[in-house]
Amino acid sequence: MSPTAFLTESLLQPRCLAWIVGGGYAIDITLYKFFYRAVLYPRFFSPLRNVPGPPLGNPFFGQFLTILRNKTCIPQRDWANKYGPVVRQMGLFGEERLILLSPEALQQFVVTGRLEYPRPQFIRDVMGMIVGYGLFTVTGDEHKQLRKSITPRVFDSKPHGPCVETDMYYEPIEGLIDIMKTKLGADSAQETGKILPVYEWMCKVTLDIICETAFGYKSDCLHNPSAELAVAFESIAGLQTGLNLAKLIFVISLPGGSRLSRSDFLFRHRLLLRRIPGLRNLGTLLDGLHRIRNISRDLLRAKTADLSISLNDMTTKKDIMSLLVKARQADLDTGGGSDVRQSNVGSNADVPGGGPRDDGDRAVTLWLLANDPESQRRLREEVTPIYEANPHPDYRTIKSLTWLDCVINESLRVLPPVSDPVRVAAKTGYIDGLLVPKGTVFNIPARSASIPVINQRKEFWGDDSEEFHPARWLDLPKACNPTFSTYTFLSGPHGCIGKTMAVSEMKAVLLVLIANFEFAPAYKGQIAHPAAALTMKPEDNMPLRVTCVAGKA
Ligand code: HEM
Repeated sequence: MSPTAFLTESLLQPRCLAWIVGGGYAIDITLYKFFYRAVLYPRFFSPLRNVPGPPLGNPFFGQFLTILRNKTCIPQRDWANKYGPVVRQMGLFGEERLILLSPEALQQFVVTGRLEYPRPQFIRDVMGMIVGYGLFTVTGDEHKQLRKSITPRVFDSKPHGPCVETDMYYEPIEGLIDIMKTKLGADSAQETGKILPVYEWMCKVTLDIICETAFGYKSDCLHNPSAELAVAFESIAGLQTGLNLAKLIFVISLPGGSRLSRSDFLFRHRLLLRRIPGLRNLGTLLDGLHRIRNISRDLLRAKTADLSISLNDMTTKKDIMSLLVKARQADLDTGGGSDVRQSNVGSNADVPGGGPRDDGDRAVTLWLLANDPESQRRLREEVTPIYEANPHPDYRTIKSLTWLDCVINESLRVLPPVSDPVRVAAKTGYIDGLLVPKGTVFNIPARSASIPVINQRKEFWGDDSEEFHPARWLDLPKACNPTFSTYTFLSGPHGCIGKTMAVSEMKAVLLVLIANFEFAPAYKGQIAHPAAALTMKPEDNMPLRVTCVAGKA
């Protein structure tokens, strides 16, 4: 039989015909669904179709390419300014997105929204991949249980624990002071100082502090740049750009991308990915994460096996991982199941510090102080006697310093380090009178460097709301609500669990640095270059002119 006749006969078999017809229908239905979802629905049927916003754009990409080609948050800022207070914008494959600027609307879905407005799947996938699966990735009751279980055992300001055990911070901080003094050199220190890449050093000291507080692990990235953890974090930190984050979201949003992002398969083939143009960064990211996971898994094994982690001993092991291991043991011993699940303890989840969180926040505070010599001088005046009396001040002492508190609060308000959180409507409902269909994605405009909402809303903060004025915290305007007037840590059921710890660590670092050094802009006319992906990262490593404080060289 000729090949043509064979093929014809095979194709006419009933089973084969059924496949062809079925396949054809499936393709038609998929195409129709896509056409309806991405072309017809947003134009003619969506209840949001009359909400102002930029053009809908290409049905496949919406405004995704515009966001990709511009600096992070800039298109959203411009749309907010042009079309606000409610802006509609199209995401990938017909996904509708809203930017809501009214605090009343934001409050509704941030505070009440554990079930109604969870983090969307693509964000949970990205966070799961980067910081691990845990509080960031679970929703609803599972999230509620987990958070209830973890908070009192780890993140409350109780007598022992990473939030209040400031002594865990000082070894790395002292290491940094020594390195900076060596770099400045004894002679040059007094007069002109030297220009140092402040962001780079802040990242290293933060990483060392975080490894100590999160895992009880001495990473010593400050002195040993080739330490495995330092190399892994550095490779990941280097990828922290809005473009890379957008690419990752794109890959995860493709059909099957979400499942792939959670699979071991992707990790096993990470080195292969590094050879494929366009996916090279993804391979590098996976490789860095793989190394970090291996290290944290080994640490977990060691801690679980460590008999000295007794349930009643709350003093010897104060790092987050040890506390979580204890909490899990306690859950299991009381037969109540384990809310603090293996997955949380085992990965870097719930210890975002353990994830590739870079620390623009400390560098940004130094930048703001470098440009406000009076606030810097006042801070030095406050911290110097404390530091001279005891170079390792405890939590209570640090907490009692008024001007230090004002400086940190103001820095976190003006330039919040985490980029805009995202939520999705789990069901159709009204927000501030607007009917919002299920599946709509929201950007919470916390990154308010330019968006005049929340952290910089004039109604709350006054006409100088975009400026750095620590003194405003001495007498907050009446309109300010401590919970809802800044969104730096967000509030509500998904608000930051590590806020107390982050703030106390920032204060300890700043106290010691300001007692030892003076900071000034590196050159005349210098401007900040904040770039943002998951967190804020200055593009130029934030060079500042650093001088030793007289008598401290
Ligand atoms: C200045 C430093 C920090 C800032 C500005 C910050 C900010 C935030 C923000 C805005 C969120 C909400 C994100 C969203 O909903 O998409 C969040 C969540 C979270 N943060 Fe932080 N964070 C910081 C440091 C930390 C630290 C040091 C830890 C722990 C050691 C931590 C643990 C968490 C966790 C576990 C969540 C998820 C909470 C949940 O979903 O229940 N954060 N953080």
